[in-house]
Amino acid sequence: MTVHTTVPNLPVVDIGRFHEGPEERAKFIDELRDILHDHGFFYLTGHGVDPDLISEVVATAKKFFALPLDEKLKIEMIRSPHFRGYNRAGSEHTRGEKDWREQLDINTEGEAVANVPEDQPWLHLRGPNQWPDQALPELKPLLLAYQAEVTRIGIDVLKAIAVTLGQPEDVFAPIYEPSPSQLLKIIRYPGRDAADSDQGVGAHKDGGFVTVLLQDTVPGLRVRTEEGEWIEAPPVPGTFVINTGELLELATNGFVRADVHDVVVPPAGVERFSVAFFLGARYDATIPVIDLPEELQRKERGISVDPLNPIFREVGINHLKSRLRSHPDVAEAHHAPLVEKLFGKAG
Ligand SMILES: O=C(O)CCC(=O)C(=O)O
Ligand SMILES: [Fe+2]
Repeated sequence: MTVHTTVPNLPVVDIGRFHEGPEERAKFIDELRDILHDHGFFYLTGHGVDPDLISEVVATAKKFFALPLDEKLKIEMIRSPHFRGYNRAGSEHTRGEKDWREQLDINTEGEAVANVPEDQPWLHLRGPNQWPDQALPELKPLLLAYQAEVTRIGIDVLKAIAVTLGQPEDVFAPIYEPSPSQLLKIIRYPGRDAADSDQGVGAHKDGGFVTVLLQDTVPGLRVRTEEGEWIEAPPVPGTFVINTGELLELATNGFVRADVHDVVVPPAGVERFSVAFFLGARYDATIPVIDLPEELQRKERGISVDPLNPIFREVGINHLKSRLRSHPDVAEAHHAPLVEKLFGKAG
């Protein structure tokens, strides 16, 4: 059994303890509560994901990025009004700056909605994924199996979080059942010499419940503490990095932290791979305010709204805006009227 240790700067949480006897579970919950309040970032062990699945996902992701560019461009995101598919380095933006990473985004497999009603624009996000069916057919079943596993872990962690907040473990179920949002990205950060900046991905908070991040072997992820200090969160074999998103910060009036983080591009000649999974609420959900026990309420920080990236309680519109901002090319190609409506002419 892993006790709460620090490797090297962030805590390690063994989620297996959540499923042990009442005494161990209670100790675990007390520790997790402090971690969520202090950081919202930790390493997860005891998750039960098959190590063979993890290594196959990483190996196959590397094969995908090694495909000829024209194969990858066959499933470029600009072909998808639902923001699914491949992006070249430099095509995604965080706070208006280019991120230097290439990636494949998938989300819940689904059908496109034929006539999206004006008052539910987030239904544009539903639709099929794009897969390299000919060039790398094994990617689809692997990533879908992995997506199911990280969804399971994310929900398990979310249940533990609910208990730390003095709530029943299914307190968030009404906003994620029967189908949470499940954005999964395989990511490659090329070495620095190709770039004019070291922004792998710019400083940001994640938006949803929790992120389940798999890092291969190269460091680069950094987390900003409450005091404004940047600490490194290097890969630790056998773990995932879990971080809580703005949804939980909002639901707990800032009791739970959603830490700002970024990724620094690796040095020339080195490439970094990661697989990020963002578990979120249903797009038609509204984020509730959880009535915390009094001793936790005293530690609420309130919500700080970043004017460049405002947060909203309506999950779908919030997510749609974030996708439109991050992918201006897709926005222009498929959603110009919507961009004008949501952001005005400046986009
Ligand atoms: O690639 C990573 O390690 C983290 C990426 C990240 O923070 C994100 O995509 O939101
Ligand atoms: Fe992130």
